[in-house]
Amino acid sequence: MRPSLRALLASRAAWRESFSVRGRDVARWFPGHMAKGLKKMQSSLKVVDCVIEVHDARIPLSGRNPLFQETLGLKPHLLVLNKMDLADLTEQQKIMQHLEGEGLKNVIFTSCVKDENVKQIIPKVTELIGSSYRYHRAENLEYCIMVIGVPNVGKSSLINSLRRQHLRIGKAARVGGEPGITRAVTSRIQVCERPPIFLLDTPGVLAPQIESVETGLKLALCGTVLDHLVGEETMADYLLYTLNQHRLLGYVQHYGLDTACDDVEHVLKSVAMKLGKTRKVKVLTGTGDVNVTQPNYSAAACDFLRTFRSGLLGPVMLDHDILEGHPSANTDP
Ligand SMILES: Nc1nc2c(ncn2[C@@H]2O[C@H](COP(=O)(O)OP(=O)(O)OP(=O)(O)O)[C@@H](O)[C@H]2O)c(=O)[nH]1
Repeated sequence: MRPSLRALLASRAAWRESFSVRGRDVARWFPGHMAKGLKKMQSSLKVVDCVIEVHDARIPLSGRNPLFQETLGLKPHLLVLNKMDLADLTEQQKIMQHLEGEGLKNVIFTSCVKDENVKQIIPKVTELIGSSYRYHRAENLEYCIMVIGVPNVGKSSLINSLRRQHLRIGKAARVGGEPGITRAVTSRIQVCERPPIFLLDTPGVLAPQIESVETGLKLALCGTVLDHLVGEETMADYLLYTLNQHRLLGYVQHYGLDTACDDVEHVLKSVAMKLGKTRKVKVLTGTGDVNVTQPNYSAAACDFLRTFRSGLLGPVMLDHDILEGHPSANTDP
């Protein structure tokens, strides 16, 4: 019999109040090699009428690259919060108010896998361009839009989705589950005929410095950095902490665990055993070598992350702490 949520909650002693990372070598998680991409984007700006910044809807209030505003900030700007199919948007109104407070008035939530809300983008962009001065480009009836954002948020997917919606044709931009698929600013890709709109896809660019350890972990959970740079087990621990904090206990049923638990070693061990992700190791005892079955923690951590990212553990809002006005105390990177 599956344990009820009430039983799960009652069975818990205490959840962790905060999350700490051993070692904290956050600089290593986010190598500062992305300035070149930003320079290239800047040099293409003169032909650009509007910038669409794509970000992950699970972290609407953190992890955006502040350099975008500094270097590309003069153009009309639309923030597209993508992957809304994976995000808990119960507090969407509060999120919008928060963003408006930061000066971000033009925001659209989308899902490119479901083509949800993508149709709102072209009318919004046309309106923004119409109300701005197109320096040197007043006579040109074609619009050029640059799509920017941190890695793996769905920039290329958005371009493909726009083409499906407006031109009824398929892929033009390469999409992938890992960060760093788009390597350079692409040549113009048409997404609409009336008005003629062309997009420039760009490589994902992370901020050179991450504002806090927790922001780094949120970005990592959303797949914006390669997992091995942060460490799958560290990420699995942060995921477990977050799910428990928000009482998102779907992982217990998904993996058939006895109860919710905040101890990552215990959870990963159970996951590994349930999935048969084990390995045999030789242990030297007084009577000679003995083969012992040990859980493969790393494989279990990878499965936990994959399951979370595919949405099987339910929609999440990783920026709850900011929405509630108490971002993590763990703020020094
Ligand atoms: N669930 C979900 N997945 C999405 C959505 N949009 C994109 N993806 C997935 O996210 C991953 C990254 O998508 P891309 O379009 O390659 O992202 P990108 O921002 O262009 O990535 P870089 O080239 O690394 O900067 C792919 O596995 C996509 O299938 C969405 O709306 N929902």
